[in-house]
Amino acid sequence: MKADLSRIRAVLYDLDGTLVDSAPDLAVAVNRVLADLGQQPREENEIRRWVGNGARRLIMRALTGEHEGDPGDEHTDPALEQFFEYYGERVAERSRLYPGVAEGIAGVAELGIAQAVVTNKPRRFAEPLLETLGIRRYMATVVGGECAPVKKPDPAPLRLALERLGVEPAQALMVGDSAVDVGAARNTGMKVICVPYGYNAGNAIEDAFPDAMVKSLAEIPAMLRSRAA
Ligand SMILES: O=C(O)COP(=O)(O)O
Ligand SMILES: [Mg+2]
Repeated sequence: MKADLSRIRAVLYDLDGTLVDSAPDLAVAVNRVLADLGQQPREENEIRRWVGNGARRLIMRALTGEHEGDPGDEHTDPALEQFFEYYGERVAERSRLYPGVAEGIAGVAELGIAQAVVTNKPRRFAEPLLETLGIRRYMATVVGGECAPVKKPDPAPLRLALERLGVEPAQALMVGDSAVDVGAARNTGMKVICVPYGYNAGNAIEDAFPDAMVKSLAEIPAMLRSRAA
């Protein structure tokens, strides 16, 4: 699939499911919360489908077993606090960069194109995760789920990142794994490329109609390089 990337000056990346397979550490923390509450653990693959709308939604889904479930604030609030504590203890123990990520990001940096992360994950977890996995230094800024008034798919977090980079939406590319990222990019007026291996609630990402798909981020530098051609 082709996309016109002729004017790209900045690339914004989603984190969970795009740069990092973070589900193993998320699953450990979620299951510790459930164990404290006397609930059965959830399969890692089930938890994987619940990631992408921020930590609060993840916990609401884990407590109810339903994607749109809401156990009520009186149950969600304390469970979320406990989740933050557990996840903060082991944010990068089992989480790994997906194949091609390190190569792709280094290649984009070589082209002199600005890079940033825009995630619905709280920034205090995103920062050490990126640092431990060795890619924080490539990112001009990291926008977390609480850094803008509203999370993706709202355009606010993407706009905040672009403001910090001094780049217009028409000159920026979003790279993500989910319909949330495609929606956020569309709402901001940005092009969006997706990877097929991420979390997207268990759905095929093609159904969200990104401008292009890549098997891995290693393909991106060549796509941007040909932009001048
Ligand atoms: O839901 C999360 O906490 C992380 O989501 P992300 O895919 O925006 O990084
Ligand atoms: Mg994601």
